[in-house]
Amino acid sequence: MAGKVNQDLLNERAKCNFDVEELTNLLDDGAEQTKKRRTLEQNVLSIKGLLDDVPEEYLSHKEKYENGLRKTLLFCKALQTYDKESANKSFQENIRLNFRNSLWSAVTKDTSPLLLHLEMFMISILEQGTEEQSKYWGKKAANFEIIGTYAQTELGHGTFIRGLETRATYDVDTEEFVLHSPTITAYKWWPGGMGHTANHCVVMAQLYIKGKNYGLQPFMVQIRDLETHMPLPGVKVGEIGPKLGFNTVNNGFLGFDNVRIPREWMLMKNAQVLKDGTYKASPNSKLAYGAMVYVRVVIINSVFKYLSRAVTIAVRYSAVRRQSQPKPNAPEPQIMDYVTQQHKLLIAISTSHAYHFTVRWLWDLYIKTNKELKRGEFKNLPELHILACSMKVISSADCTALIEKCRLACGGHGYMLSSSLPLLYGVSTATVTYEGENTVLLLQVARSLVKTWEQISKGHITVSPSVVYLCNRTPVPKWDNSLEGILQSFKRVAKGKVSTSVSSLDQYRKSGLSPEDAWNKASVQLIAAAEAHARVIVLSVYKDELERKSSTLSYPLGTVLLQLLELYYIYWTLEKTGDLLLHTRLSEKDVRDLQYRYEELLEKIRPNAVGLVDAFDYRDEILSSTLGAYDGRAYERLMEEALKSPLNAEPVNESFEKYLKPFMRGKL
Ligand SMILES: CCC/C=C/C(=O)SCCNC(=O)CCNC(=O)[C@H](O)C(C)(C)COP(=O)([O-])OP(=O)([O-])OC[C@H]1O[C@@H](n2cnc3c(N)ncnc32)[C@H](O)[C@@H]1OP(=O)([O-])[O-]
Ligand SMILES: Cc1cc2nc3c(=O)[nH]c(=O)nc-3n(C[C@H](O)[C@H](O)[C@H](O)COP(=O)(O)OP(=O)(O)OC[C@H]3O[C@@H](n4cnc5c(N)ncnc54)[C@H](O)[C@@H]3O)c2cc1C
Repeated sequence: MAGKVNQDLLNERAKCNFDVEELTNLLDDGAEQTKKRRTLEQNVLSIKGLLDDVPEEYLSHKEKYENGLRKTLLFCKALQTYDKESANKSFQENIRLNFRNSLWSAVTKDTSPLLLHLEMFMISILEQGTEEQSKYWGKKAANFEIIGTYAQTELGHGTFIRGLETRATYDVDTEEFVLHSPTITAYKWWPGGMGHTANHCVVMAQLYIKGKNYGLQPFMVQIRDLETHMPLPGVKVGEIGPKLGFNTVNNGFLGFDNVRIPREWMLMKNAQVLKDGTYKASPNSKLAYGAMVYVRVVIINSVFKYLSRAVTIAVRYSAVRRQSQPKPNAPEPQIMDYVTQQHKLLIAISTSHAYHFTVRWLWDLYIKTNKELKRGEFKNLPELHILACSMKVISSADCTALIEKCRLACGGHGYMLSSSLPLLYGVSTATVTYEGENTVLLLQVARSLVKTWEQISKGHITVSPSVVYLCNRTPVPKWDNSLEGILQSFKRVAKGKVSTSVSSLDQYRKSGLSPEDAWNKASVQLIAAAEAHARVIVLSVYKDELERKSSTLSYPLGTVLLQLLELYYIYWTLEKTGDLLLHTRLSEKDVRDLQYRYEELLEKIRPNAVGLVDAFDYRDEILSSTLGAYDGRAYERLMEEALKSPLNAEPVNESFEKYLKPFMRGKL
């Protein structure tokens, strides 16, 4: 839709006082990467048939899947042609070259049926298979000779994975495993692409040898014939039906009736079963959970990108939208000029930046720890697990809440599917649940914090770097409004919450409750302590990483990025005033000063709002939004999309003669 750019947006862009391209380059990890990304986007998006003519929303459930798969495959082919560099790199190297991440959204707006093949199936083969298995299956999967998924969750259990029921029983005589689902609750439920796409999957099942259970292990299982795609004998497979989002992902169910696989199909990098049925334990039982740790890190990367798309849409729309007349005879202001609107949206920009820096930091730690694991060193695995859990929780919760805020900030038009905001909410809110439900993961974090606290109380002071602050015994200092002062105060809050939840636990235990009941009773406090710890990590990583980069930035860009950082700090201080009043020496006057400073920051950042979201550099095809396009022609696009409704193809719908007219005449 070529047309003039909206004048308000032109004015906003003229007001911006930093170099948008410089910020884009920073967010892309360098100018060279920006160039490559843009070239790839240009090449891929000009392929015919890749973008929908009829909006996906008007398709039936079945058509959505078929269309999603068709476009996914076209896209995969396009990547093989235009993105050879990333294709040749391992998955682990690709998070920094994550060009494809947002490009996917232009193609399959609501996520792809190959998502699980490309993520968890591949990573399980690479990380859980022996060298030989990784080479053999990895090559087939990378070339799409087989299509896979990751089947862990069952109808009866998602969180409690030790309670999964699918069995893999070793038959010494035939040297095979027998996969079986003993009950309906043992059916696998949820795996992406399982319904009608995958012909293989990595199945997490309870290993039994000679009647003894050896816990969960990963098995490669073929579920469909490679020629006919019919389910293999004993395999019951299908799709689970429509959901809030993910409607093109083809999530499925899977049951086994004594399906046999060769012994070599157990992924045996860690635990092994020898021909005679001897079990060789993994050096660390939690290595089998490796794929989950990987995806928890990857989620942070996806979810902040969803948020940056949502806030791009909402800020551009807020620059274009005019509403009300606070000053008599004056023109209606742009809604972006309302400070309440700035309060809703500017924090979404700084939150995107916070997780941009956090995921890069965590990714480096993931790579480092993985190298150690390969050398047989496990000491940093618990720290990585806890950091991945806490960052997955806080990023998914914050970004999802802010996406909804962005949607609401667009008023009625934000409710339109054509704005893309409901869809972004749908894909984002799923991250709160999958790969470890957030409350459950917070309880994992709390478990670790409580253990650390108990160790510190017993005099052990060598603790992981992220929890060193729990050892601080210095008296609470006077409140300090600097960023460092605020960070130290958040550490006091987290420490205070860990301390009070541990005292409650002790008290409940002393009152006669079992350790489990005491834990359950104190769990609201425990998850609050875990969340406070997670907040400390984000605050400190965002600040450290930005300060580390600041010497390389131009003065105008450095200034606006530091303003966003400060906004983030003060926003959370004001959100958590109650906690800070309890655990630090924050006074009423400090709160008032911070409130003024917050309002001052909103005012300072406001002229750069459009520049800041332009710097995310989303092409219109990726945003796919009537409200957020670069040219700001929101009203024209809303009307054009409305006219695409099949109901508008004829002036009178047949339901008039069939139902409405007889009803009006009392004849229905
Ligand atoms: C695109 C969409 C794709 C979606 C895909 C999916 O959703 S796929 C499906 C995704 N599904 C899910 O994500 C399911 C979510 N559920 C889970 O991950 C687990 O069942 C659990 C972690 C909640 C509990 O597990 P449990 O009952 O076995 O454990 P426990 O509480 O008894 O703790 C025992 C010890 O192990 C430690 N430890 C635990 N995990 C890890 C790890 N990964 N690494 C290292 N360590 C780990 C823990 O800290 C503790 O250490 P401690 O204190 O003894 O030193
Ligand atoms: C869109 C989507 C895609 C998915 N894709 C896959 C996939 O590809 N492969 C796969 O294997 N799985 C997949 N899953 C499944 C997902 O991993 C699980 O849904 C998730 O781990 C949560 O488990 P659950 O559904 O059993 O929830 P439950 O554990 O039943 O949670 C329900 C409630 O109980 C609470 N609860 C549970 N246990 C505890 C506890 N110990 N203490 C306190 N509260 C507790 C939770 O906090 C929550 O409020 C997907 C899920 C979704 C939504």
